[in-house]
Amino acid sequence: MSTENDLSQSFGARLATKMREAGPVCVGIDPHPNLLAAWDLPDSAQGLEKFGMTVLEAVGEQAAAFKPQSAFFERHGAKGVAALETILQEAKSAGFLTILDVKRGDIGSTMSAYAESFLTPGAPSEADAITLSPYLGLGSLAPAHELAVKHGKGLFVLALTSNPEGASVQHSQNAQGQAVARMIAEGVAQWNQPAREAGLMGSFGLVVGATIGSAAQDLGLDLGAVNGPMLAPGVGAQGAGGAELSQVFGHDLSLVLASSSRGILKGGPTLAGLQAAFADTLAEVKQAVGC
Ligand SMILES: O=C(O)c1cc(=O)[nH]c(=O)n1[C@@H]1O[C@H](COP(=O)(O)O)[C@@H](O)[C@H]1O
Repeated sequence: MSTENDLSQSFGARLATKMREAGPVCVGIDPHPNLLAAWDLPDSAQGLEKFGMTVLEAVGEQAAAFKPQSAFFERHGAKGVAALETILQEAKSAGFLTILDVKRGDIGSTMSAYAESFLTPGAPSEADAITLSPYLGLGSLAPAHELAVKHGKGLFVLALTSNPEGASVQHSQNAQGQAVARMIAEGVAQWNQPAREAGLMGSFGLVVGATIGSAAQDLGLDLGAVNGPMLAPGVGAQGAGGAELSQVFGHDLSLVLASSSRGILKGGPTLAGLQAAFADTLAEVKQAVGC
């Protein structure tokens, strides 16, 4: 179904509603081999599927979104990808939002095929949104943007990533002194113009790590002007918490979708353990965001 002209049904609007209702926490589904072992699951496609299904069952409606990390499924080839597809389909039928973490980015003609793989309704790996890398030029992502608009899907573009190495590229400046990350933020802000005019949160967000300190302010990024969700990984296992979120996002905390994987997953394998770890993360994030 095309939602091109119905922005109120688009990913951004649906995510904004979930963030208000449930609180702004995204749960990463990252089945690391050591977590599978700790959960007494085999490092196999069946183990991955059980892992993902357990996370969905434990946290369910309480999360704003789930973010499966494709890499851990691709490790197991076609069977691992089939497990990922099962988890995505289960989340969809339960009405949970999914952000598939695939970090794709390629020349336009190829980008179009990647976008179709994940954003076409009915595709085996359909998700509500995907993560994208803009380092072949933000313009190379245009086919994904067009398809996302057509189907009411979302995109999260890497702007200031949580890893320390990201700065060497993302903080680089052009001849006018504008940082790469700032140019990306301004481009994504343009994608959200129709939603801004409609008074809605846009479907096109940035990835801004919760570990980056004052980088967004130092580089002159106007995150509020992007008017899209700010996916903030780095909460939990990478050391960030409420104080770091406040420092990174300042006045723009209302757009933050904090993401934690291992910090929550270490609570498993029991449903109660996962729920307790999720509740701790949610409480800390809510306090920082003030909701
Ligand atoms: O796009 C991402 O989600 C992402 C971007 C980034 O800058 N840093 C980052 O850690 N991530 C992803 O977020 C997840 C973090 O996992 P934990 O460190 O276990 O919470 C991993 O799947 C990463 O690939």
